[in-house]
Amino acid sequence: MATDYISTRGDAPALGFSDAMLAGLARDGGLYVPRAWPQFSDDDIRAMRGQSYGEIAFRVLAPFVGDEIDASTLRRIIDESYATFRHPAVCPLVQTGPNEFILELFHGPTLAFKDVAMQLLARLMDHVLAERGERVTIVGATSGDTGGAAIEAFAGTERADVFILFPEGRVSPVQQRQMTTSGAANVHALAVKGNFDDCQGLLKDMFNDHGFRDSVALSGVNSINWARVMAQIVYYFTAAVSLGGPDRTISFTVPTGNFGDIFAGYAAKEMGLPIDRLVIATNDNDILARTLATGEYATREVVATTSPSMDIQVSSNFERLLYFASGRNADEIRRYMQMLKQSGSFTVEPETLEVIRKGFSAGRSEMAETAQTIGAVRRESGYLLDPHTATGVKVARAMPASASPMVVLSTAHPAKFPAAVRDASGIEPALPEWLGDLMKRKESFTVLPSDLRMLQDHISRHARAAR
Ligand SMILES: Cc1ncc(COP(=O)(O)O)c(C=O)c1O
Ligand SMILES: N[C@@H](CCOP(=O)(O)O)C(=O)O
Repeated sequence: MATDYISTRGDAPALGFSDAMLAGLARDGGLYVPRAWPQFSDDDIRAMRGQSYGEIAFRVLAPFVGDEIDASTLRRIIDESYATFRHPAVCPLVQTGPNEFILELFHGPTLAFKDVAMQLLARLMDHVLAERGERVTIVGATSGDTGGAAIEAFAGTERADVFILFPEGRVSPVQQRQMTTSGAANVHALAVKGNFDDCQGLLKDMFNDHGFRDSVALSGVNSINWARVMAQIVYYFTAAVSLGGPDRTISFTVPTGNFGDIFAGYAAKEMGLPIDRLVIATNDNDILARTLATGEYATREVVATTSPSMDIQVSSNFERLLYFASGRNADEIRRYMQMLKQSGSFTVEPETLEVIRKGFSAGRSEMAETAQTIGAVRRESGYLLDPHTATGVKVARAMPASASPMVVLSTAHPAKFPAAVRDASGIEPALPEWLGDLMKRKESFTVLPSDLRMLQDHISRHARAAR
């Protein structure tokens, strides 16, 4: 029996999988979550041993999709999505210490973990839109990687126009080029004068303006979209199974910003995967580490770091965790989100905080520590980390010793951040050959102020779905 999807704020209609995917954000401002978690027994998980990434993905994803997409179509979409990856295992594990493993999520077309979900999401959306004969306007906010992955996945599609808001001057040169050089007529890269939180705030304001939302058939591909998080659950299963799960527990450390990737780990655990700890690794923008320590979710100014994709203060998917940790208390969530909007902070209820602390640990890696970690790991094992993954390794190594293997999610290829990696290790990683001419391609983007009306006007004028 397939699940349906309900809003964390309790005031939007429950939707089936396809509608929740096309909606992105719920109409009450909340995030869609499954009403029930599909369950996998130890035997179900053991049966995944020796299976390909695509086979495991099908088993994990099918119960979320239900009968809205038939099994053979879903299987074909999964296979086509992961055929774009340059590693036969799709998301391979590499051992870097006696009990430490790196889960490489960067073998997709844009060299970041976002490809894992975005390649699938674009194909699922296209399938549903084609069946319905509809077209959408996708607006996304990015601190660097979501934008490139979305543009790569949706470029040239007939059924979607894509507008990506990125913070001007705050993404790496490689990330910027991945967004500004597609040349596709349905892609619009918008450099916003502000930081990522401004971009994400503008995006949410567009969704909450129902007149605008309906007039352009607005849809989203950030991790506010449940289908993004859903696709990311799969690699927790593949990694755990490769390391002996379910017959031993595994811990994961996740370089975290918007909390989508680590929330996928929480979902995997709720589905029956024996996960020991989920460790949140932050950079200098450490709102989540502070929240776990103090119970105060209090935003500060965003600091620009060498791991720019994690330069985030308003961590969208934390709302999903708060919802479950509060015992699915939508009133409590609405209260938190109202306080956040009014004053930039809220206090997590003690019972809710206790539930979060039972499953999660957190730590921060400052820029200098991240650089030291890149250098140290290179010297120890020859392995070259990107700065986001290095925050994860630094935080993982500070955790109390445990018998469970520690898997650090490697969220980006070091060549996306060559300057930071060179400064830390003396080695400047080169882009893979298929992206070799990226820095020579012609750029095209529009610079806009951080102003809702001006953005809406720009999007309405350029979106083919606009009425
Ligand atoms: C390279 C990289 N690492 C880590 C993160 C943080 O992931 P999440 O936002 O899912 O917490 C991001 C952005 O989302 C990213 O692009
Ligand atoms: N780090 C992200 C920020 C947006 O995250 P998302 O997972 O919600 O799309 C980025 O690279 O854009």
